[in-house]
Amino acid sequence: MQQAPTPDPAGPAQDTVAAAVGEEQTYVDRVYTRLDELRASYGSRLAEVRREGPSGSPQNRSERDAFAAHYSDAVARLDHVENRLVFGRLDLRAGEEPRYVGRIGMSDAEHDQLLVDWRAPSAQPFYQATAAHPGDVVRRRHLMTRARTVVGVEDELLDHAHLDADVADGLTGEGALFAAMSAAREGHMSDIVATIQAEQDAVIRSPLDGVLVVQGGPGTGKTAVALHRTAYLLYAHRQRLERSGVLLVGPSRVFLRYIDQVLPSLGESDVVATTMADLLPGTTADAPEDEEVAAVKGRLVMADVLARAVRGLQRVPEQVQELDVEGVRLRLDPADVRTAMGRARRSGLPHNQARDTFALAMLDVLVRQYAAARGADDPEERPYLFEDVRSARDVRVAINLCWMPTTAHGLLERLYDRPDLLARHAPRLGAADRALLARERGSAWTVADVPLLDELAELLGPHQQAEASRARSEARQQAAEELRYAQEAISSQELGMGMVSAEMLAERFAATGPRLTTAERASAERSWTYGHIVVDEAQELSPMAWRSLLRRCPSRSMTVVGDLAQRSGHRPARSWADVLGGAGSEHVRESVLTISYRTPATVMDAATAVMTAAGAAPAYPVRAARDLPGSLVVTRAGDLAGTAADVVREELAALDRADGPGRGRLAVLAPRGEEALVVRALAADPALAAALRGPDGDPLDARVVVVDAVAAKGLEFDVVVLVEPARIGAGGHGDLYVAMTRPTRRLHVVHAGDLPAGLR
Ligand SMILES: Nc1ncnc2c1ncn2[C@@H]1O[C@H](COP(=O)(O)OP(=O)(O)OP(=O)(O)O)[C@@H](O)[C@H]1O
Repeated sequence: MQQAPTPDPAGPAQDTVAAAVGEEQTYVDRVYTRLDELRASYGSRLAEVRREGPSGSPQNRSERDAFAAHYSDAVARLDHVENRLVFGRLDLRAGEEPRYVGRIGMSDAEHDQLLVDWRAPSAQPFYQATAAHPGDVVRRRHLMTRARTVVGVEDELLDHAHLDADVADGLTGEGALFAAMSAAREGHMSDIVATIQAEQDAVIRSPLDGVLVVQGGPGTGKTAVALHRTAYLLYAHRQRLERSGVLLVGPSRVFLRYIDQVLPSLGESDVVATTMADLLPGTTADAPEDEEVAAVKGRLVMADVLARAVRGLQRVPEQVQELDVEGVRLRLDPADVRTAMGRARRSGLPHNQARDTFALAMLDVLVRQYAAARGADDPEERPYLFEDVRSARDVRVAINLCWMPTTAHGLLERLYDRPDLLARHAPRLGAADRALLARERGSAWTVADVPLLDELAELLGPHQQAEASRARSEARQQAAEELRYAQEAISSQELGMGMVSAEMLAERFAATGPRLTTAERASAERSWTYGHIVVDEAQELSPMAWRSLLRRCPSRSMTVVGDLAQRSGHRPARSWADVLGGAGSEHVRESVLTISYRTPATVMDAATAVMTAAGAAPAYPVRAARDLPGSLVVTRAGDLAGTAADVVREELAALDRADGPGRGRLAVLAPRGEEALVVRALAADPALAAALRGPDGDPLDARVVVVDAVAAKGLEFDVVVLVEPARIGAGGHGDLYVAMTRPTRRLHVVHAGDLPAGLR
């Protein structure tokens, strides 16, 4: 049995602890028994619905699908909360029954409450009560469980007689908190629901409306808080958010996979998680790009450039043109074009849709001329005349030249590829900035292109022809996919027996159609608007990126978390108002997180000293919750990569000794472009090569990863081997600050050149 340290100053006797553990085990058993009952009940209802099979009217089928989806979601939700289901108990004044706090709310068969959902108002004292402000709480107990067994309890007595320095200092549940901070890291982030600290809880439960900016140094729990806040908001404002959904924007796909188990473990999964690069359905934007180019693309002036470029697709001819329709000469008069254009613009529709109004107005003028020339005044003839004019080649070309339909991708490619066009539409951009934007057609898209494509998509609206051809190709892909799935189903379940062909089965799948959740529908639609948006590593977003996000959130309800000091590149941001662009003019409130739960104090202080020496002292200093002996080591190398490999070998052996063989994770953080050198040196040793690969090739599951500082953003590792920090710092102080603050236990610096000032 494990006993966590307790701040109860009396220091409980071992038999008191054993009795408490025994008492809690009885209660925890009751809760798990109830969990099993609920799971079995939903499971059998699901099996029943499935047994009924696919017959019945379409309405019956759709109701059955809805029930099946509901039951299987309920089973999945109960599965996800299995681990550490019960973690807290509050003993209250006035002889009330103790209140147990857990991942979800639960009642027994008689409707008596067994467990309070951590998000419910009645659970809040578990996170907020302090000795100075105990409210009704006389004792807070943290329950430590492994699988379904209680392995320890930790009590805090919340009355003035026991006021102690640490509790007064703001940390609650120190034993449980320190155990969580010291645990070896897996490849995925864990939730912190059992040990949320008061300053974090205040952010999590902050009201839904407005833009909440959460500034916090490295390891202060911004990501954890953002995710717990998401779960809290979905709980507290379910009706408002269920239909519109919540969008979570993270810095990279690896990061999204790193956090992807947190929300399900909090009982929530219907959230759209994306990166800025993946914001536009159907667009891949992963090409690398120079910081300078991205900075130009991110400036607000680009919105003006794009609006002008779209306007430039609407052109009035300089003189009258003659058009041939079935041998009749018609006149395209600039004055008529101007009038039709005014009408189309007044419609307020996006360019491609307003084109219909323009074309109809032009056709009206031309059909009248045509009718007069043909001497046809019978109204019944009009549809035929209209068709003659509409389908005439000259007319189609002329209307297109005046009001050219186009796609966002096509127009942006033209702007980049044609300096004359860009110069015409970007008078407020200097020649040097315009030159930075130049590139050939067909170049891969970058993340900074995404907000520009989004802006254009908004201004242009869908392009019918392009949409139709995309829909056709998607339909072809889907049909092929269904056929392949049907073939697999037949062969794996021996369903065929000559009676069912794969084609028949595929048709069946297509007819039933998938039932999409809000999150699935939202992520497929560019113009979906969300009830709330959460942005992590928000210091990286450009003003144009904020525009794209604001467009998706008409209610302006956002949680924005980040750290100004961790901003990449050479353009530091002085304030959040600087970073937020258009989002800064909304109703903004700022919270600051001040304690780092990741990085030992020695490492945190070294990172701060390096920043300060570089003239970029963090505006929001951070206090580390703990220190560890030997948490900062510096090794001078002759052969940089070879020494890095030796250090990795040593550090892995140390982790093996501390946590057991194969446990604990390590990252080698190298200057950008030098990762391959290090990987080669590591891979020369078969044991290290295996540690680099991971079980199925996913870097998140590998024990050792080699990446640059930018790719490590938001992630953490037990040990970080930092290769040549001065060169990492040359890419931007923020990147070096990020790199130095990733370890939970030790930062091992390996350098051949000079160390950065502050670390020497
Ligand atoms: N209240 C807490 N209890 C236990 N662990 C915590 C708590 N708060 C944060 N942590 C842990 O501290 C680590 C850092 O948290 P997180 O990644 O959310 O910080 P961050 O502020 O987003 O960091 P960064 O800015 O460096 O990306 C994580 O392992 C997280 O689980």
